[in-house]
Amino acid sequence: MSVSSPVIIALDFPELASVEQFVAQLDPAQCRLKVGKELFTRFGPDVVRRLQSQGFEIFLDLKFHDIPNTVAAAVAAAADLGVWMVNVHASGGAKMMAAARKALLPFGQDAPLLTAVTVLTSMSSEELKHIGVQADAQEQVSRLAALAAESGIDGVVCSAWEVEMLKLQRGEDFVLVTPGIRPEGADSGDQKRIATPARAIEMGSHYLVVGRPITRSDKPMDALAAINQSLS
Ligand SMILES: O=c1ccn([C@@H]2O[C@H](COP(=O)(O)O)[C@@H](O)[C@H]2O)c(=O)[nH]1
Repeated sequence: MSVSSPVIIALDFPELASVEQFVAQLDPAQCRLKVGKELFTRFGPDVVRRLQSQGFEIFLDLKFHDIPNTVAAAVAAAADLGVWMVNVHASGGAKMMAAARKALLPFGQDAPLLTAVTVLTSMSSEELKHIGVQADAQEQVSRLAALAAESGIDGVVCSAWEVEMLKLQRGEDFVLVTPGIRPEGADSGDQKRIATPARAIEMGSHYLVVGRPITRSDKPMDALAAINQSLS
């Protein structure tokens, strides 16, 4: 299926009824959906199957980070589920990422896109220091993206502010997924490295992950339409 918008909506809802009520208003030709830790932990693979049966492409955002054997098995389970994209944490290291890549070989053309989270968009360079990383966010993203590319990963999750750099370093085909998207004037919440949808696309993001600015809006469909409009 060809989806006309780069927007991936983060379905961070605590109840299935809210998800269903929200999704009923969406057209699968106009956006993709992201199932993350909250929804998956509450409702499991069934929620993914349900959304897929309605025609949506699903980004399973569980950010696997474990020993290589465990991550490889988890990524294969995601592929069995038929998701469009799955991800791991790049900081799990090259062996872990290579094992994830290898686990998808039997799926051939049907394998999901495999991406790696670099530095969470909720983290500033200052916070990186607190976990012992002396590099600033840009430098750390660059390092982890290089490791991901060398490990056969299709692309990374980063902030929009690292996209121009990564395009130069990794080329046009390296998939760049950017959360931390905030329309002008929207509450940044816990996000630190934010950009507007238009700016993120201008800098070269392939996919924009947007949650609360749409899902917590009084008029979610208007919020989505305004974002899509700002991109045309
Ligand atoms: O670096 C990252 C990686 C993943 N996320 C996820 O994206 C959405 C963003 O939601 P908002 O409500 O638009 O802030 C959320 O599900 C995160 O788990 C991220 O924000 N940053």
